[in-house]
Amino acid sequence: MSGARPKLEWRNVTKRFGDVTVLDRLNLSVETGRSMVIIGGSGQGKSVMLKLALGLVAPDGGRVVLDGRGLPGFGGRLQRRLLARSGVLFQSAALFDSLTVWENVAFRLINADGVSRKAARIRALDALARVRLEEAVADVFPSELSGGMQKRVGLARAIAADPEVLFFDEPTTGLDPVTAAVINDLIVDQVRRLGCTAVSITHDLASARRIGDQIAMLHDGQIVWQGAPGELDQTSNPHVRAFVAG
Ligand SMILES: Nc1ncnc2c1ncn2[C@@H]1O[C@H](COP(=O)(O)OP(=O)(O)OP(=O)(O)O)[C@@H](O)[C@H]1O
Repeated sequence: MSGARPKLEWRNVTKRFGDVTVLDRLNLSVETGRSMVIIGGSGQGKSVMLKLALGLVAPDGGRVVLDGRGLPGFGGRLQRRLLARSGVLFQSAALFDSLTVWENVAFRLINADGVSRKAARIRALDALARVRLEEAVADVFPSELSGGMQKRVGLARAIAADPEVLFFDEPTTGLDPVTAAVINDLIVDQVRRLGCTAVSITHDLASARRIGDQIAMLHDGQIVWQGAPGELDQTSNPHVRAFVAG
C-alpha cells in the first residue's frame, strides 16, 4: 500500500571515515510501500547509506529512523528485529557455496526463525517459483548456476520471509542487459506483490528507471535531487544531467 507515512528515514545523518566526511547531514525519507532508488557516482557513499540503514555501521551524527523509531546501532536485540523485518539482495548474491539452492533460500527461516526444515523447504520452493526458477534448481549448488540465476536465488532468499523492507545493492551489476531486465522486472513484481518498501542503490540508470517510484541523487554527502523517474530527463540539476549524460 502506498501512503505518505515514512517507513525509513535518514535524518541529518553524518558519516565520517577518518578525516573524510562521506555523508554530511544527509536527509532522505522513503514512504511506506514505495520504491526508492539512490543513484550517484562511484565512492559517493551509496553503500554507506545502505549499511547505515541495515545497522551495519553507526552514524557519527543524526540517525536512521524506521517506523518513526531510531535504529539502535550494532548487535542489539532491536537491530536483530530490524534485520528480521528486512530482506537484502547483495551485489554478489552472496550465496553459501556449501549449501544447496533451497538451503540458501531457507537459511534465515531455519536458522533465525526456527522454521522446521520441511516447512522451510516448502517456503523456499514457493520463493523460487516466484522468481521463476524451477523446482529442479532447488537441489543443486549455487556454483552450478549462471550469474543471472544466482541473482534470482538471492532475490528468492530476500523475499522468502515476507519482509517489510527490501534492500537491493547494485542488483544488475555484472549482468548482461537482457538478464538485467529480467531481474529488474522480478524486483518490481515482488515489491508489488509483497507491498513492501524498497530501497535500492545502483549505478545503472536503466535499472533505476525501471524499479524506482522515486529516485534520489547522492552527491558530495547530500541528496542533491529527488524526483520520479520521468523527471530525470527534465531536470536542470547539473549533477543529474551529468549522470544521465553518462
Ligand atoms: N569501512 C570503511 N573505512 C574507510 N572508508 C570507507 C569505509 N567504507 C566506505 N568508505 C569510504 O566511503 C566512501 C563511500 O563509499 P561507498 O562504498 O559507500 O561508495 P558508493 O557510492 O557505494 O560507491 P560504488 O558505487 O563505487 O560502490 C568511499 O570513499 C569509501 O572509500
